[in-house]
This record gives sequence, C-alpha cells and structure tokens, in this order.
Amino acid sequence: MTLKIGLVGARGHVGEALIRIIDAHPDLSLGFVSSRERVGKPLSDFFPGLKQDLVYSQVAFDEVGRQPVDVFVLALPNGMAADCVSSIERFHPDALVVDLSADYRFDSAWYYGLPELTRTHAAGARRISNPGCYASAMQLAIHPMRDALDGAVQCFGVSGYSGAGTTPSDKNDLRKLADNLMPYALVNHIHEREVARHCAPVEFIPHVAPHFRGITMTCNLHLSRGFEASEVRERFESAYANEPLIHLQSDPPWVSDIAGKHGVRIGGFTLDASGRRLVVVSVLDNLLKGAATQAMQNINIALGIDEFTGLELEKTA
Ligand SMILES: NC(=O)C1=CN([C@@H]2O[C@H](COP(=O)(O)OP(=O)(O)OC[C@H]3O[C@@H](n4cnc5c(N)ncnc54)[C@H](OP(=O)(O)O)[C@@H]3O)[C@@H](O)[C@H]2O)C=CC1
Ligand SMILES: CC(=O)N[C@@H](CCC(=O)OP(=O)(O)O)C(=O)O
Repeated sequence: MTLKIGLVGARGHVGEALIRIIDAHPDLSLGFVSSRERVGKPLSDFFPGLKQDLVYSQVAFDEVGRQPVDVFVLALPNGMAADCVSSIERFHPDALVVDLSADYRFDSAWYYGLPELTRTHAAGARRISNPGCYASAMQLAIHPMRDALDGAVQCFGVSGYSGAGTTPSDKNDLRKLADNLMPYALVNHIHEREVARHCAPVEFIPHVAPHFRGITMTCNLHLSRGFEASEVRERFESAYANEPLIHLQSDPPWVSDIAGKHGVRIGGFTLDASGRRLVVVSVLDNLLKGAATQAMQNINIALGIDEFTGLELEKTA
C-alpha cells in the first residue's frame, strides 16, 4: 500500500530535495505540496521526469491537519512550525510529523532523529525533529570519542550557500560570496546549543562559501588521556561498522565527493604528539544527510520499513 506524504515548504531547497527522494520511494507518494509562490503550477514545470505529477497548493497553516495524508513533513523557515503542528494535533493527531526546522530540537516531547546515534529511542515516535545540517556533521564526527573528551570541541564549519535557504541574504548572495569565505554567528549559533544538548559541548564557528551544497566540518577534540591512532580508528570503525551511509577514510574528506550524495565521509584522524589532541573532519550534503535523506531515514523507521528504502541508489558516499 502506498502511504501519502504532505509537504509544507515544498518550494525550498530542502523541500525540493525531499520531492525527488519521495518520488523515487516504492512505498510512498506525495499527497500535497504546499507553496505560496508556486501555487497552481504543476510539479512537472520544475521537475521534468518525476513519476508523479501534482499541482502546488497553498495550504493555510491552520488547515494543514485537514489534509488527507499519513505523514506531514514541515520544511518551513525556523519559527513557523507551531501553527501547523496545532492544526495536525486538532484534526489528525495520530499522523506522523517530521519537522525539518530547529523548532522542536530542544523539546523533549519530540524524538530527535539522527538515526545512526538515536534510532534505539525511535520506537513509537510520531513527532520527529530532524537535526540541523552542521549539527549532524559535528555529532557524527564527535560521537565515537564522546566519553573521552576533555572540554569543548572546537568545530570549524564551512557550508555551501544552499544552507542559507532561498530568502535573499548576504549568505546566499553569489556576488558577495564570489572568491570569498563569509564567517557569521561567531558564538552561540543554534547548532552549537543543539550539539551541546544532544551530544557534547562544542565551540562552533560557521562560514559560508561560494559552492552550492555540502558542509566541511573540521573538529578539534581535546582528550582526557593520550590515545594511539589505532585506538581512535577502532572506535570509529566499531561505532559505524554497519552504517551504510557512513564512510570512514584516512585522508581528510572533500566536500566535492559528497555533494548530491546521501552519505557522510569522516576522515583525517590526526593526533598531536601527546595523543591528547585529535582532529577529525566530516563532510556531508546539507540538503541530503543534513536534511532530506535524514528525514527519509526517520520516516522509514517510523513506518516500520527498511530505513534506507528510497535511498538505495547512493547508499555509500
Ligand atoms: N538548507 C539547508 O541546508 C537546511 C535547512 N534546514 C531547515 O529546513 C527548513 C527549510 O529550509 P530551506 O529549504 O533551506 O528553506 P528555503 O528558504 O529554501 O524554503 C522555505 C520554504 O518555506 C516556505 N515559506 C517561507 N516563508 C513562508 C511563510 N511565511 N508561510 C508559508 N510558507 C513559507 C517557502 O515557500 P513559499 O515562499 O513558496 O511559500 C519555501 O518552500 C528550515 O527550517 C531550515 O532551517 C535544515 C537542514 C539543512
Ligand atoms: C549557511 C547557513 O546559513 N546555514 C544555516 C543552517 C541551516 C540549517 O540546518 O538550519 P536550521 O538549524 O535552521 O534547520 C544557518 O547557519 O542558519
């Protein structure tokens, strides 16, 4: 049986990535795609070759819950999910809801879905908060060393400008970004707080670069004792041995290797002479593993189907 997904925020970068993934999924189809700007236009105007065609509708937030779908996916800018969630609670409380924004990542009534690290707590979750893109890259790079940290991890992040969404700003202005690297939110970025809540304390320093998609996250970990390189590698191998989306490598990974792909690459793994300072680099596509791929993993788990259904074509990075 095909289950229907309703997508609110379907015009955005993340919404577009989700449309492609859902269209390729054997057990799911789109029930509605909501956008103010594209209302009345067919999906095929923007995505030639999709299996399914639909016309974009404009669903008022307080009417979202009346739509006849099994799963609601919210891909709106931060701060807008609550009215949709209230409408779903009112008209369709049993539906599965996945929110891509930061709005419920600090709410313990919602399951925080970073499957490789949290899926053991996923059973029965009907309200799922999808992690932030940088926050995913940081947590996957830090998690295997989490119990051996001595203080905050310094994380230098560089994102493609699709991370800044489609609303015009300096961070997605290609004229300003050309031949440039733009530091911003130098302290207290929301993903710094998100990682502190769900994994470990970090000092996160974000930047935007002129490429479209993909994040490079260079993490500087201070450790509570001296480590050998082989011990570090064993920890990462054992944490991610059966994870089809996580690829470990010796060299620092490059963002160009994962742009447009579902997976994450983690590498570098360099210790200083004391063995108490370790640098690890992770790369992922902010629109895929940082958003849409992760949402699809979370939906599959919640629906009781194989977690990687619909993601088979590019399981490994
Ligand atoms: N970009 C990324 O790399 C990542 C983004 N996220 C999060 O995912 C969410 C979506 O991000 P992204 O796709 O980049 O954002 P975009 O700015 O590209 O898209 C925002 C979407 O929301 C709709 N929208 C905007 N304002 C309103 C409004 N007032 N009422 C109704 N709809 C509105 C837009 O469509 P329309 O204007 O046509 O209605 C559009 O579909 C955000 O919360 C973001 O933080 C999470 C991880 C990664
Ligand atoms: C380059 C850029 O601007 N990136 C965004 C992160 C995108 C993301 O994951 O955002 P949410 O936590 O809001 O879902 C930012 O720094 O706000």
